[in-house]
Amino acid sequence: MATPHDVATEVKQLTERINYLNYQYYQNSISEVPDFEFDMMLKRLQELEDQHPELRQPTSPTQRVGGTITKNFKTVFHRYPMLSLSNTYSEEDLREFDNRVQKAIGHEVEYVCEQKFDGVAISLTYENGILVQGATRGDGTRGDDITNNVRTIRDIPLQAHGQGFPELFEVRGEVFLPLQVFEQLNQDREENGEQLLANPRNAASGTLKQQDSGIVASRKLGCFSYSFHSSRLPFDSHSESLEAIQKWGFKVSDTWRKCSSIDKVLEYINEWEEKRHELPIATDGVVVKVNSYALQEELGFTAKSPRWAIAYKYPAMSAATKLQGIQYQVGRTGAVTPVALLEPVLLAGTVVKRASVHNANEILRLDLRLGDIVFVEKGGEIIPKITGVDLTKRTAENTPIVYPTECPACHTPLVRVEGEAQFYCPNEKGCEPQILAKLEHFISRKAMNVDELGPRTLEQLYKAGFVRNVADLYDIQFEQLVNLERMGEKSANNILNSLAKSKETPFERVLFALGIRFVGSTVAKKLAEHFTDLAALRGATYEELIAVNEIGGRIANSIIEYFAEPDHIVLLERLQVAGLKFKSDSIKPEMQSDKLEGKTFVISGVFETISRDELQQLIISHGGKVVSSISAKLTYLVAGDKMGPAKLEKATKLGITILSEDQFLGMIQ
Ligand SMILES: NC(=O)c1ccc[n+]([C@@H]2O[C@H](COP(=O)([O-])OP(=O)(O)OC[C@H]3O[C@@H](n4cnc5c(N)ncnc54)[C@H](O)[C@@H]3O)[C@@H](O)[C@H]2O)c1
Ligand SMILES: [Zn+2]
Repeated sequence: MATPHDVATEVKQLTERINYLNYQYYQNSISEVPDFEFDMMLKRLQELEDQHPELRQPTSPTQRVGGTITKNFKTVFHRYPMLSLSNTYSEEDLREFDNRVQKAIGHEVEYVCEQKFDGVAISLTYENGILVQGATRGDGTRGDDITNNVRTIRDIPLQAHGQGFPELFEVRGEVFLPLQVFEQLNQDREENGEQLLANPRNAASGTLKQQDSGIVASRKLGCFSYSFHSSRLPFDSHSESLEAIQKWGFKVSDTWRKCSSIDKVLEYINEWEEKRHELPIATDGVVVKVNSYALQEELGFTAKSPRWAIAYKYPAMSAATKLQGIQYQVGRTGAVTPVALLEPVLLAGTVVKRASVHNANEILRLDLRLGDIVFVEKGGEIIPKITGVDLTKRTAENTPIVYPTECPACHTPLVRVEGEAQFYCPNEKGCEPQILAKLEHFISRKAMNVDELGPRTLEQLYKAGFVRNVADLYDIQFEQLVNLERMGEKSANNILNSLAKSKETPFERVLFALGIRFVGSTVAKKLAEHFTDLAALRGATYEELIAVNEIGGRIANSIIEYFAEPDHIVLLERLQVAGLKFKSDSIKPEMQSDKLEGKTFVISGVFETISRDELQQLIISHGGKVVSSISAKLTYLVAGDKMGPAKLEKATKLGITILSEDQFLGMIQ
């Protein structure tokens, strides 16, 4: 029997742990433990608090919705609190829920069953049928105003259709990332050497919190609406509301069903256990709601959730199998990723032979050993992952996994960047899989799109010693190609033409093709728009880089490191000579005056009233010239906020006139 002291400690530890996991989940969109584990911790805490109410901490997660608001968006108050749902994993609990409802109401009630979509809750406010606000759930009372992002979602009508809706109403729904989009997004990330998104829910929530609604629009989020709120309800039941909002233009999933009893509810749950995997979106259970509004009101709410609804969660799809080995793959950035090789096992309808382990930390955290019986789980994500080890099955023969200290391909000692989980092979110029992956990335469709050149030919060219880096591609000779095995004259010519054509690729895609770590296609586009040419990007300071929307310290450092490498500079010069575009094709602005004729400008830092691009356009349209580096011949340095100190010092030393934003604007008045 536990002493009171033990219980107090457990309550305290559970509270802290759950609060931390909530923070990670809602604030950072990270699931550190499987949902089931989280739910069991919360259930345990609830039980302990029920037995010892005096131990309930004021910050207990049993009393509050887990989310928080952020500083990045305007905070808005919800008219009706946005609550959580109590959840269960068993039929028994579900019957108990029904008993509680019947006891309170006095008779059997009708339920509505819906899929529990695994996305992010959203509240949509309409005034006179016009969408005026979209907000996240936040802490349940206050949420983030993300109206601009919400407006980019096609499933959400900007204006309600037809008539019959009250002057002021709110529709709630779940914003989600379709599985297909999620898969594509992760494929891109893998190509870019970026960390993969854990599941579609995290991806959807990360997307909704973007500051740039252009990015949100490009992600193709969907939204299923599932509830209606107003002080003047035009109907009596939840099912009528679903029919009505669908008519008004909201997207309602047609998977819902009215169930006349708890047995019918269980039928629905069983029916959908397998079928739900055919839906284009991830789901993790079924939401059961009392249909009648009057009865809902009678049942009321707890501090955290309605008493008239419950979520039934399907157990996670998992299987146990033997860990046969670990394979180490070298990606194009040199990152070495472990992949678990499993004894084939059937999991959610597919045979699984491999599972992702992410990185060395994960091997340590799970304490994986060769020959272990491991649990493999498949959630919303496509690639299954190892979630734990069956320690009861471990024998002395299960040997610890020794993470390699050298590259499996070229035997160079691996390095680890401080603070990062990943190990890298630094042999950029001699590690075959790394070089081939870089070349493949360079010619890929989203990069230079050299569609006639395939991975097999690349490998042949590499093995023959003709191509060692991307610049070599543009030096390939016809003779070199035709002499390759199984290569005809026609194909050789096609490849050369395709390479020549690739020189027309716009700057932003050339930048992406270079394969700078963390510079994926979206980031490359941002950088190309902002700096407009390679020289300016190369000269940019850390401060100037992070001043660009969406560019953080990690990306900035990677860019600076890239340009600091002399080999890269040689490579870039060769590519430039080959004729690749290192400048954005900007439309020449219309001339407004010749006030700045003969004057040269360097732009540095960020500005209050205009963007750097606008500033650049202004200089050109008034006859001036924008250059990227400070020299004695320079006329003016236009200095904004966060300008690099080195630039300032150089300009001062050379006696160059430094202009503030206001002073510059005054010049062209
Ligand atoms: N793994 C972790 O570290 C971790 C941490 C925190 C929370 N979680 C998970 O998150 C859950 C808690 O989150 P919660 O409080 O948002 O509760 P919940 O997600 O279990 O239920 C409430 C939410 O369900 C959603 N929903 C989906 N379909 C719906 C429908 N048809 N009708 C009504 N609502 C629908 C809504 O967004 C609503 O806000 C827990 O179950 C837990 O598993 C996990
Ligand atoms: Zn290597």
